[in-house]
Amino acid sequence: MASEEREVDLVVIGAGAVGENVADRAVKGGLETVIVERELVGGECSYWACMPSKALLRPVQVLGAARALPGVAEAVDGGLDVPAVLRRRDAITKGWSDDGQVSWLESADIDLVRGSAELSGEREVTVTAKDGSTTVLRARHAVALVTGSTPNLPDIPGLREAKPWTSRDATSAKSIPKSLAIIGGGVVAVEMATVFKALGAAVTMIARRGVLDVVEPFAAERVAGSLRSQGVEILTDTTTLRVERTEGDVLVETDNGTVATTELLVAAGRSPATAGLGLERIGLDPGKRLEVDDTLRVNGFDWLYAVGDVNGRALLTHQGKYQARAAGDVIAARAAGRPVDDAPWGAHVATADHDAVPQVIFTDPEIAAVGPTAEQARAQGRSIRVVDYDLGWVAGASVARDDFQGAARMIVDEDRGVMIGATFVGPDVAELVHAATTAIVGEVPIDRLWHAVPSYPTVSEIWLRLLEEYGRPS
Ligand SMILES: Cc1cc2nc3c(=O)[nH]c(=O)nc-3n(C[C@H](O)[C@H](O)[C@H](O)COP(=O)(O)OP(=O)(O)OC[C@H]3O[C@@H](n4cnc5c(N)ncnc54)[C@H](O)[C@@H]3O)c2cc1C
Ligand SMILES: NC(=O)c1ccc[n+]([C@@H]2O[C@H](COP(=O)([O-])OP(=O)(O)OC[C@H]3O[C@@H](n4cnc5c(N)ncnc54)[C@H](O)[C@@H]3O)[C@@H](O)[C@H]2O)c1
Repeated sequence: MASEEREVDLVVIGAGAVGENVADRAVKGGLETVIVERELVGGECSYWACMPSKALLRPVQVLGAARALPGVAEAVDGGLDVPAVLRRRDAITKGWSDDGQVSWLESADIDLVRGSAELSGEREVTVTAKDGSTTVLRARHAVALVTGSTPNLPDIPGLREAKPWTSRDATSAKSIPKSLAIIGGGVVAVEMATVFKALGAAVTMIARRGVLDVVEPFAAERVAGSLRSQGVEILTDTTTLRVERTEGDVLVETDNGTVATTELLVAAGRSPATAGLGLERIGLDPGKRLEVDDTLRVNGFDWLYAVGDVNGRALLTHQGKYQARAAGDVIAARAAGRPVDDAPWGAHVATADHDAVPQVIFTDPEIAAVGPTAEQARAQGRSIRVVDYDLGWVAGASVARDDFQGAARMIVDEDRGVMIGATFVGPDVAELVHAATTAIVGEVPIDRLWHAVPSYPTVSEIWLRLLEEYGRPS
């Protein structure tokens, strides 16, 4: 079988959104870079995660908004056109073709090697292509592991044999099953429950604890309440005991009764994709998350980096791409002997991973949050003040839609006089969170925030109301 050997400055394993950005920044910094991909260039986010899931959710939100507005509601007759919704999702995933991304790699001077990569030694990567041929890549400077994460399959008797859906099957579904049960109460579970209920399936969520346990409870409760009001059955504090696929159905036996369902989606979190990478050859434990410093360099190595989902810091595309910008730049700087700016908030570190990670959960209502929740901030020993306000009382909200239901929370660090966290729940709140992220990262004092005037009548006037509620520091 053919075998090729090459020497380059940097080898990036994994061409998801994060790997692409590591490679791009490194090339711009002057490094000859090869990226290795075994599936589609663009990775999970483009074809099976963020993009298709949001393409499926958007029509649900738009229809909800139209129905909430007199004068428009009358113009909407009938429900969603399911085939049209699925076709638009197919267009957004480019029909699962990565031609466009491959062209972009070419335009960015990033060399692509297709195949499955593993570390075969220090600074050495062996790629095995589908036809069995191999390419050995030797890195003069660094190897970046950007392999993403894989869905967890809990150890439940019969589950594996029942061939459950993972998020990939849900986001790429070609038709809507009669019913869908979901194991999990996290982000994938609530987003997919929203989609499949709206597209016509009977949906049951089976959560071993609560729904969205890691966000502010007031926000999680509104999403759970909305799902219930749309007819989603939610079983909380429920353990799945056994699963069996019969001729017609999948039977899910829980300690709270048995659910018979057409398909079963497992949405029980994800683990870093570190297996099969040859990590044992360099003394690392495959299957564990890769511990990195704030420059994304793996602890104990001067040539190995781990960026994005694989390091487990924040399983979000935008945060992975932020890490990628720091990692690509610092790899290039170290290779060229240029100064490294690794002080907190420096150009070569991902400081925001610790304190300012924004996330939007695209349910109806949406949740948008950044920074710790009140409970998390208290657990960190911070002296905080929590400020709550009803989003529906803001003038812009009453214009946006009738009976606008929403809530906002700002968390202020009383010792430092700055905001450290914010959570919004309501229709279209996604766009509110970046203002909070900016204020947190900028450590803008509360008294200065009083001079940031939101336009009237926008929903952003929530900022004025939160500040009034807090009181003007004198
Ligand atoms: C259903 C769902 C919805 C989501 N929605 C959002 C959202 O709305 N917003 C958001 O910010 N995040 C969202 N996420 C999270 C987001 O998808 C991930 O954080 C993001 O994809 C991580 O990017 P990555 O580049 O680190 O990994 P990936 O996108 O997984 O890319 C890793 C790449 O490495 C390749 N690879 C792995 N091992 C090897 C190997 N040995 N050799 C060669 N190639 C290899 C893989 O084929 C893959 O292409 C969602 C996740 C899911 C599951
Ligand atoms: N809009 C977004 O930003 C978005 C959307 C989807 C996914 N994501 C990302 O993708 C990742 C994966 O999403 P997810 O929903 O799978 O994970 P998650 O961590 O949000 O939720 C996991 C759920 O599975 C449950 N669970 C865990 N182990 C279990 C077990 N053994 N048995 C039964 N239940 C179990 C947990 O209690 C929790 O309810 C998340 O980290 C999230 O950040 C982001």
